[in-house]
Amino acid sequence: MIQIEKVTKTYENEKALHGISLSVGKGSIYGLLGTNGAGKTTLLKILAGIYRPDEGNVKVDNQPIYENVKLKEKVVFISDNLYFFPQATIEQMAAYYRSFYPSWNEERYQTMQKVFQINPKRKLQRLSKGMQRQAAFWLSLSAMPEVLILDEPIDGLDPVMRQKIKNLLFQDVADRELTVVISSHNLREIEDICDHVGIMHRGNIVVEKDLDDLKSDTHKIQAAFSSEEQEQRILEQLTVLHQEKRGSVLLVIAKGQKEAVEHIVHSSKPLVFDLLPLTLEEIFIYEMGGIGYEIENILL
Ligand SMILES: Nc1ncnc2c1ncn2[C@@H]1O[C@H](COP(=O)(O)OP(=O)(O)OP(=O)(O)O)[C@@H](O)[C@H]1O
Repeated sequence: MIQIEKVTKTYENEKALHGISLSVGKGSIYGLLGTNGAGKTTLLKILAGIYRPDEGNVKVDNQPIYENVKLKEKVVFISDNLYFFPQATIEQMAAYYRSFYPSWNEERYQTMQKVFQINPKRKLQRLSKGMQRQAAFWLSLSAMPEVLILDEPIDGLDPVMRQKIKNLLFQDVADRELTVVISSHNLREIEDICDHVGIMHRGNIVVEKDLDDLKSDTHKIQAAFSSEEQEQRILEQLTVLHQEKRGSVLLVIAKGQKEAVEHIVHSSKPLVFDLLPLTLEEIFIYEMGGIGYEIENILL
């Protein structure tokens, strides 16, 4: 659905993107994480067709997005700095969206008032920041886009509203294969929502992964053995990302399929053995440790 190929962007003298490539399949939710100033907003604005890349290609449905009005009718971008017409009410903004997006769904717009519970006659600029975000989702989801681009969208919302919006997104992904690209500073939030994750740092994507693969392929092992030799034998057979000793217990983060890892550890008859789940944050910390990035500074 989305192909980004070797995209670069320089502002005045500052290179914001250094040849980014990534692709997002139809019906996927792609999470973009990264440090402040990594280039996330720049990349999302290029993907939305707002900025032209200096080099490289950005295609949605195999067509270039920049200056492609027809294609932009299928793409909605919710910016971190929301923009509404001055003095406009929700109703007036809805009239604009209705005229711009041919796929606008009036019934959905009316039904979603029950979810958001904001009077559509209210002026947007007089709403709280969180309510303005809700209104942006209300309008955007009523436009029934094929691609939804979200720049830190959830951060100002209360926990109940976050959950409601996540559910609406999941419903659209499941029912009509909506494709979502979402940037955030919150790895736990991304972990709940996305099936793919990319981490940006200084204009590059430094790690990109499918979350299911990642989770089924990395394990935390706690084990104790009767001798140092046995312990050493295990460590030699496993693909170890990290290891440490806590008293007599060995803690290992290892890559590989669960059954294979279990088989290796059991073959040395451990005195104690537990295979524990890892959080996404832990996986990235260990993966990135190998590449030499200080992931703790990248993930907030
Ligand atoms: N309009 C602009 N003019 C000049 N430089 C810009 C402009 N917009 C962004 N930059 C620079 O480009 C780089 C990437 O910025 P961008 O806003 O894309 O990062 P980000 O990953 O979204 O950051 P954050 O997480 O802080 O929102 C930064 O160094 C920033 O200073």
